[in-house]
Amino acid sequence: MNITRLYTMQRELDAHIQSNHQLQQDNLIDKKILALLVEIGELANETRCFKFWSLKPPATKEKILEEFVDGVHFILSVGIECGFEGSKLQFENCHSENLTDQFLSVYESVNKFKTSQSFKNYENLFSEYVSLAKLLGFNSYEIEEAYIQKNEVNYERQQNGY
Ligand SMILES: O=c1ccn([C@H]2C[C@H](O)[C@@H](COP(=O)(O)O)O2)c(=O)[nH]1
Repeated sequence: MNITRLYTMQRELDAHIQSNHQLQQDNLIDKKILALLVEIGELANETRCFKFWSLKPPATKEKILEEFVDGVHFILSVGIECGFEGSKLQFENCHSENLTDQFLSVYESVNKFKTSQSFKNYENLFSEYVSLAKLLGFNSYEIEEAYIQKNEVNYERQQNGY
């Protein structure tokens, strides 16, 4: 995954969105953290991994990947807000036995980061999210392609008064 390219694309998209909504001067970190938590919930919903009361199958791989990269957008965006864009990220392999445990670990890492917005906590949050991708069966090529596609959709939405 060419993370530098993704940060550059995210920075441009964020600047475009903020200028479109006259929010260039605002600190949006808390809203972005909440947006990330919401996206993680939407992703969990599509996998249906915790719905022991239901027989319905998960959404398609394509749909789940699309939800996954919404979260990637906000993780990159939060990193940019915190000035971590140029720092070298080292992802640790921290995946749990199952999706439910991994989703809970991701939530925990976001809350830890919310309390203390250090690079270490950011790196841990990103690592937990990347580990979730592994459990979901996504490789870095698929993630990068889906990110690029969704990034474009986000521009179109701004143009169409989303
Ligand atoms: O500052 C922002 C605000 C939104 N998004 C993107 C991330 C997600 O891909 C999408 C979320 O939009 P909803 O579909 O949840 O409204 O918007 C950004 O990249 N940067």
